[in-house]
Amino acid sequence: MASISFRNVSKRFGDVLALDDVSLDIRDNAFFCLFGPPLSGKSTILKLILGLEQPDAGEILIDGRPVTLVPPAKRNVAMVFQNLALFPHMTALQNVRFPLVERRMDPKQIEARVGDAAAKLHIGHILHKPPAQLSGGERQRVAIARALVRDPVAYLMDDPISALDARLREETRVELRRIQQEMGKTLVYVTHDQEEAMSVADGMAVFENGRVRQTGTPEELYRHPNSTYVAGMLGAPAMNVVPMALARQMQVEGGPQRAETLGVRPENLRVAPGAAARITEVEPLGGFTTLALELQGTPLRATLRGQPKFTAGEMVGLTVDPGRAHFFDAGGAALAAQ
Ligand SMILES: Nc1ncnc2c1ncn2[C@@H]1O[C@H](COP(=O)(O)OP(=O)(O)OP(=O)(O)O)[C@@H](O)[C@H]1O
Repeated sequence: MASISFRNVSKRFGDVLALDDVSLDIRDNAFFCLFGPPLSGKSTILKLILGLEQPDAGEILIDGRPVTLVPPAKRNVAMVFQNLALFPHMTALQNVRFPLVERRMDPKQIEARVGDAAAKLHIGHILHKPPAQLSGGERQRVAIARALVRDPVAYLMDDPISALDARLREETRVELRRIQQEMGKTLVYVTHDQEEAMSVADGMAVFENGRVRQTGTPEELYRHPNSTYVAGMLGAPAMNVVPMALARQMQVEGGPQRAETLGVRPENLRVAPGAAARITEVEPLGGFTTLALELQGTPLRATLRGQPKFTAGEMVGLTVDPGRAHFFDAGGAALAAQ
């Protein structure tokens, strides 16, 4: 059981402000994703939770208690290292047992805990093998089991599946979600893959340059991004963000007074009869089709269901699904629609 909170935490490495006044609340038992581009401060959050680094300012709380003065070993938080961190000369079983043997735990208790972890992770049948004889996904599960036997209050993972190929990544993330729910433990998970974050997280924080730009559920952030930055980070193809001057061309009337740009997700852009925009590219992707369009020189993307019959060069009209227009001010901050 562990909730984890950051209160106005800053961390500097030399000239680099790795974290800038970060506040975060990760609730107990959450699958919480730290999401952002490289060097935005995600791994620094993990190091601070583990206690490998100390904040320069602010406070970190685990289950409501400040941990600044608590040494790493006493925090009982487990980092699940990537599969490379398994000992190659040991079998999977010896690897999983290792943290408990090191603590001189009673052998009977060790067997019970290892048996429990192996059952949860479905690795009983591969425990006799060394890591070299396991697939990437199996190694991953063994690495998780090794963390699991310690019975920590929370797990941390730093981009654990980025090295796997696309299909295995998809399988593994579904599995991680299942394991996390079964374990009933808080999992803090770093990723720079928006699809991964959206599919597994029940809470997430979007980072930019050491700052948290927004936190919430993936759905909240997708539907109500607070800025063009967050809007652009979630969703592929990315949200169309165009000058307000083009809003009328898409039948969007009004908008808040200070609005400088209009944002429309590709799936909320409707293609209608008309001659406002030119289709520049048609990309049929099976279940849906992506259109690249040009509206008065501005490129746009639309995602349509199925395989509608459009061809490059065709002129079309554009409308926006009612209630699905986003408006942003000159600084890129979201404005409430009027
Ligand atoms: N030990 C360190 N010494 C010096 N600079 C560091 C150290 N650790 C992190 N930094 C710097 O702090 C900033 C944030 O790094 P961090 O590793 O937290 O980013 P990240 O979002 O996890 O990036 P990535 O996705 O590439 O892992 C970067 O500019 C990085 O170079």
